[in-house]
Amino acid sequence: MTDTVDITFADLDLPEPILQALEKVGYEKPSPIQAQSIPLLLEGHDLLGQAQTGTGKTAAFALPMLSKVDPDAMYPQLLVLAPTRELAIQVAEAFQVYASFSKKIKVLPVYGGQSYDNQIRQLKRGVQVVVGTPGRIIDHIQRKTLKLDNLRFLVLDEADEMLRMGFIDDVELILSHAPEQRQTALFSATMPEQIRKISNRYLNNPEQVKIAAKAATASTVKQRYCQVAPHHKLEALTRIMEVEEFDGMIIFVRTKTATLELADKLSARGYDVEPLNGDIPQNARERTVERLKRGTIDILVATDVVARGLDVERVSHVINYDIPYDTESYVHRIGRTGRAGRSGDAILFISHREKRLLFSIEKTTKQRIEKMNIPSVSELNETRVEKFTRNVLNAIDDDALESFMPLIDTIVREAEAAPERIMAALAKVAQGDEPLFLDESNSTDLNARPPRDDRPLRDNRNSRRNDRNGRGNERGDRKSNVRSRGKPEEGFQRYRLDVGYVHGVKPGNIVGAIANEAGIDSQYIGAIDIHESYSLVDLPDGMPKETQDVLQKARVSGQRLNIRAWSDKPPKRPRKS
Ligand SMILES: Nc1ncnc2c1ncn2[C@@H]1O[C@H](COP(=O)(O)OP(=O)(O)OP(=O)(O)O)[C@@H](O)[C@H]1O
Ligand SMILES: [Mg+2]
Repeated sequence: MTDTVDITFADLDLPEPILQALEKVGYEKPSPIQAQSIPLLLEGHDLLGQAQTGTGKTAAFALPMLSKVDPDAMYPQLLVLAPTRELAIQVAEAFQVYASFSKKIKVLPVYGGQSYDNQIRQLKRGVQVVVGTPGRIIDHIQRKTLKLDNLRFLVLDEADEMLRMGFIDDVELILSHAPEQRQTALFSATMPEQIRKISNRYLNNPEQVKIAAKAATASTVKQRYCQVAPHHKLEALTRIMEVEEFDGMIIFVRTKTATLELADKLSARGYDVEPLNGDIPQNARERTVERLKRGTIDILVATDVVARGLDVERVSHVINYDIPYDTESYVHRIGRTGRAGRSGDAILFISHREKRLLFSIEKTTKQRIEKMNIPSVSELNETRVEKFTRNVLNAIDDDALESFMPLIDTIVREAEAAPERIMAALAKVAQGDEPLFLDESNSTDLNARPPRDDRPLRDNRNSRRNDRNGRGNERGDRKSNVRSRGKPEEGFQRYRLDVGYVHGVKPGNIVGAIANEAGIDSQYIGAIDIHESYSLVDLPDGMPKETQDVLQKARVSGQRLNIRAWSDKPPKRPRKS
């Protein structure tokens, strides 16, 4: 990995079986977050760890905590909470690898969408390490199939996400079942100030390790943006896919429906692609990630369900097809590439009116995002010709050519044409259905100026009032996403909700609360315009029926949504000294 330090894993006092496992996976040196966190965790400190995406945070907590687990005690001693199922699986796998020489240690992933029977059987048989998503962990606690009475270590991976609206209640419930005397560690690449404050409640006199990086995003990721009108996105994407050399690619979109639609369209164009979203059955989700790893598919079209933590080496490109709602999400999404010191590419699609978010991303990540042009048809032609030429030249040394010789003899004999002409004929046949040359005279320049209604909106009244009242907009982007001034964007419907500013609550959390109340992911929420006593919220068409009912009710009856924002009324402090 880049930026490693001058110490070895052996210097870190890790036990022999762990060192053997590291030898086997081939890590040479600890990464900075590992070098600094491992000694502190071994000493028994609580810890708040922050370091860029892809820099080895998993091992930073897994190695020291595994070292301290008692292999002879067959009850859960270490619990790792992760926000998504994919992540729980991946983190559990990492633990299994690091514990592969610690024979008696059993690691169990526990997540929803999987049968209880097997999980219960394994829990009964006895495991020391449990890695899971909060929902399923709570289910097991309530069924009394998981007891945390003897828990000694707790880790929140992606801590900021785990402590955001919706998750916080779950985490607290779990904590209330764990002993006060325990060692707790929180890790993430991002840690908004507000959440850092909350996190202190769960930590006892914590040490902090923050790996100072010049920017929040890895310098090995080349970041570009592309200005595209919404109706040209698909065409822009396929052109980019043609000219960029990529291995694995993750395309992030806003909604579950969009994952299916875009995956279908790409698949119709001959790409090996699968959608991934929270509605897809768990075993299919696992299979899809596995297929991406193995290279059976190259492209994943996903919602933010895989924005965090996912570690797939061959992902060379991340495309933000729909813009993320906040800069944290951007940082995590593009962190799926350029991991462990490798290089990667991130391309962000923005419409004219989304330009403000671009600036705010650049400001927070302290990195410039270069403008890129959508490839023109003549560039596509160039790429095609180049590829074709390369293929032909590569084939010239192929032994298998011999078998074609009789065929060529026949053609030459019968053609009565110059060799060039015969080869041109072969090229034409070889191009098949996909024409080698596209018609350049009749093609759209996707970089053309946008129509008037796609221009950026002027700052609106709300954001000014916002400033005056000192209700700072910490997450900036969400609130300033005031597209709900004009008509809702195509594919969205506008709801008027009887919920406005709540004293002491940041607009970003109101978005979270609305999403929470409606039982939807906050990524569903498009434009939002928050007023003193009401908010206008744009949600995509095709929302599940129940969600529509909830919102319809809110809209019709003016019923007040119950805002359970923690900064308004802090939850009870968990039992902890
Ligand atoms: N010391 C090391 N040397 C080489 N590779 C390492 C080392 N530590 C971890 N890795 C590898 O680096 C990759 C990224 O690690 P990991 O998934 O833990 O990153 P992360 O910091 O948790 O990222 P994210 O913020 O995206 O969750 C993994 O493939 C892991 O195997
Ligand atoms: Mg991670």
